[in-house]
Amino acid sequence: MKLNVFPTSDAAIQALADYFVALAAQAVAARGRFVVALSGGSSPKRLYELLASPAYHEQVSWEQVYFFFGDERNVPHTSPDSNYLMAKKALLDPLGIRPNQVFAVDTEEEPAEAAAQYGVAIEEFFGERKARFDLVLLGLGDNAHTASLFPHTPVLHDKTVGVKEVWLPEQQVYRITFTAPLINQARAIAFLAFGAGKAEAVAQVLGTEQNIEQYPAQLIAPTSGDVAWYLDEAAASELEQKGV
Ligand SMILES: O=C1O[C@H](COP(=O)(O)O)[C@@H](O)[C@H](O)[C@H]1O
Repeated sequence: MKLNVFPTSDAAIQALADYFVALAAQAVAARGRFVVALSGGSSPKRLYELLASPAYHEQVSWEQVYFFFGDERNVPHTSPDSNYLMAKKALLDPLGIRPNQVFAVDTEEEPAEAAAQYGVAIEEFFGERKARFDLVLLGLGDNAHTASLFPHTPVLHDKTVGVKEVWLPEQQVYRITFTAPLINQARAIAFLAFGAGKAEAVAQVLGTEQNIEQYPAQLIAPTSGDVAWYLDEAAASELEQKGV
């Protein structure tokens, strides 16, 4: 695990954008494409806007990048809560990414069916090859969830490499999420979290004994890939007292 702490959120985002560029170049050189799973939530929008800015236009072979979503809200693609809509506006449309490079969850379906279909779409995309994303981007909720692996939900114990629906009783909503085994097959996984509001969750995930029921982000431990955290000082501020 590589822990990267930056003085500001801008610096953390910039470093993660540069990591994206480096991984994309390696993947395209090795396999002719770069397959990434995007995250939703409050953190990634600024990363996507930066990647879509002119400074990055020439740095990535965008026509060789394929986009999936590590999790999705069970809402229409037109909803302000949709991870797809956020990525479309901040990243995909500004870069002119073609529709055949983007794999969105079909939220018109019932959640279980949407999850099953998305799992099949991933299997079909990788074909004979193992479903190994070149990069899975992740955020961290202040309750230590990541993707839509929420505390005390059955999906935390799901050993299948796939996609599942998750019922969140407190919010009375469904979400769709990659399972932890699918995330952990990735070649690289990067967490992005910034702001003091994330400090406690970061310290719980990285600095306390394993308790995946309470801190689901602790499930993220790639089998043979790399995991890197991109934090600002505020998000990292409680790590020292945990001895990290
Ligand atoms: O990985 C992810 O993390 C976030 C945490 O979101 P935040 O809004 O609390 O920063 C999660 O909800 C999101 O959907 C996911 O992709």
